Amino acid sequence: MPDTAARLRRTVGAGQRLVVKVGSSSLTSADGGHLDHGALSALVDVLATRRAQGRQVVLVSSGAIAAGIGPLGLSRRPTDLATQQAAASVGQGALVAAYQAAFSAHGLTVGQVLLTADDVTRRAHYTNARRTLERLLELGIVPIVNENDTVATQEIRFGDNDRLAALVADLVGADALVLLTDVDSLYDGPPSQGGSRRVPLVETVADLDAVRIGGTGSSVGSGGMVTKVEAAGIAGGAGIPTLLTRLADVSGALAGEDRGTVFAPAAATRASRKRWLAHATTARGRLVLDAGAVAAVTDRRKSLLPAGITGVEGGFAAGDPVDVCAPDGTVIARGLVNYAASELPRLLGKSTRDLARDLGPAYEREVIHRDDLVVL
Ligand SMILES: Nc1ncnc2c1ncn2[C@@H]1O[C@H](COP(=O)(O)OP(=O)(O)O)[C@@H](O)[C@H]1O
Ligand SMILES: N[C@@H](CCC(=O)OP(=O)(O)O)C(=O)O
Repeated sequence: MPDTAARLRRTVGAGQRLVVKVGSSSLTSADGGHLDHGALSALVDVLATRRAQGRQVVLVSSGAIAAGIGPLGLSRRPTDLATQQAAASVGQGALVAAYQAAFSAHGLTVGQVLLTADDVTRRAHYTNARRTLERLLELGIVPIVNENDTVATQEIRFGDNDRLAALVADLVGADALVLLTDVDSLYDGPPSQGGSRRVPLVETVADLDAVRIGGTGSSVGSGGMVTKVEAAGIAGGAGIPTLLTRLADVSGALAGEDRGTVFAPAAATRASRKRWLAHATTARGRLVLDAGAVAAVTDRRKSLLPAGITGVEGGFAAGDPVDVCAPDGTVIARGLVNYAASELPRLLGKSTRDLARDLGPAYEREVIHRDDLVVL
């Protein structure tokens, strides 16, 4: 319904605290190797206007790798991790220096925040990152967040910043997430294919059934529309609406004009800890269950006990996130496991009472407590 889109756009525009994510493709020159200073200062103008209205913004900016391509004398975005990290190391400095100059022209100060996936997956780090961002906002600073590309390894990196932006929006309790890219909105098919129509509103996931979502359309972007739609889903699960559009249209959209795509927040949200578990963690292994345990975990929301586990994969430690799978291997839940992978095989198929009797009271504990388990 068009009214819903207009109402949601007004909600986003009226938000006191926005997380705004800008992609590499919006910040780099057509050859993809240099920062587009005109685009960067146009973005800063929009954000500075919000700050002048007394509102807060957290900027999640990609572009470090793209900004490092030219200075390193490369002809295109590197594909190997080591050169990407070198490019990010060179480019991140250039990126933040450019933001610093552009924001200071508006009398604003920026603070660089580089996060790894671990910083939003390990609970203690997560709380610490939240405290830092809160304090920066209290002090009137514009935090500029990016992934800490120079230290992130292939297995643990986010790679694109869309999911990171959604997690940051949840972390700081943003009123809305704004994703800025090089297309004006979501289309019902990749815009390069022609004939695709604009999708102004995504109210529920069912609205996406008729949408063909593709990868990146540029030589510098990484996630394409897939990761943006996922990010909108993560933000929506935290009760946060998302506006997706391009830089040229964002002021209009925030003022309520019919631009871009708005994604409605989910009607029911999970508790923060469960959201964190579902979206911010990377599984370090898998537990395969029998059919009875699948029903206990999914339908009756019980804790997972050793008796219902038939297989253990991976080299996880106690406390690590693991995927919980049905007998056919489908992932049905994620949880924080109470035992290391090496401890589990001898416990499988046994009741907690037998384990406590044979091995001692420490073995009476669940494999995953229901509070540490989120059904997907
Ligand atoms: N259904 C779709 N609607 C809009 N854009 C799409 C769609 N499917 C794929 N895309 C592509 O996604 C691109 C944006 O993603 P990406 O290049 O990763 O940008 P960014 O650098 O902003 O993260 C668009 O340029 C477009 O070519
Ligand atoms: N952290 C990386 C982000 C990589 C990237 O291309 O992301 P995006 O343009 O948002 O798809 C960088 O700053 O280059």
